[in-house]
Amino acid sequence: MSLRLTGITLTYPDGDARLTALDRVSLEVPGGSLTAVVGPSGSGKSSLLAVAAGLVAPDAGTVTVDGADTTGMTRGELARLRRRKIGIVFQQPSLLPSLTAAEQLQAMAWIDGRSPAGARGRAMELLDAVGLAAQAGRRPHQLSGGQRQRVGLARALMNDPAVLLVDEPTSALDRERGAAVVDLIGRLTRRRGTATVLVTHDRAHLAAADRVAEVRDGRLRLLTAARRP
Ligand SMILES: Nc1ncnc2c1ncn2[C@@H]1O[C@H](COP(=O)(O)OP(=O)(O)OP(=O)(O)O)[C@@H](O)[C@H]1O
Repeated sequence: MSLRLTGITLTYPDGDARLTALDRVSLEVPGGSLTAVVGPSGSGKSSLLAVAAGLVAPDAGTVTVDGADTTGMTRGELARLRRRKIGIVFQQPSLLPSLTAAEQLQAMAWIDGRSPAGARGRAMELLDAVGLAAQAGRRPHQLSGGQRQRVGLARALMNDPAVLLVDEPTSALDRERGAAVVDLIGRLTRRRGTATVLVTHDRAHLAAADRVAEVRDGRLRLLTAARRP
């Protein structure tokens, strides 16, 4: 399990010109490791995650997910790759209001064409892994912000992804809850062997990372490896 970005350049239309959001970015994330990505607002962090997720096609460069080169894949193939191989955690977990925590996870199996009932055991196992076994029957309004974010994390892991992409997961949380979520992402990354990229603005989160990369003006460079907790 790994994620490899090689020579990624991404531009957006900008009037008559093009704005370079990513400039020849290369990054390799081995399975079981967490790379934190930091950088100023507008530097290209979200663009990097969007390219890694196959949501945006780069102008140049290749993305390899779990050994599969995504260049030239059709939209359908990319959608299947995202469902099966990539877990994405957004700033807000956007849970469905009428579903319980367990059902939010089971819905992922249903979207992938599998039986939600058969996925019940796996959903419970993952909720247990994020410390929410006792809350499996609760709906989003009956959960705290940190608990909702942990449901979002468990949901992203439901299809056992090779790659986990996490965008500012703690922006809605206080410091202590935010640190707990990032710490949990680090532990699940190692236990499940996912190649994890975590975009964060909070330097306190870097302690959970194996490596830290900084994006500035679309260029990425690796900073000194952070201390392991
Ligand atoms: N769809 C788009 N069309 C045109 N320009 C865009 C688009 N999306 C992003 N940009 C520009 O690309 C650059 C990189 O944006 P990106 O969202 O990747 O930065 P970021 O580091 O994630 O910022 P933030 O920390 O504020 O979320 C910025 O200059 C932004 O204005």
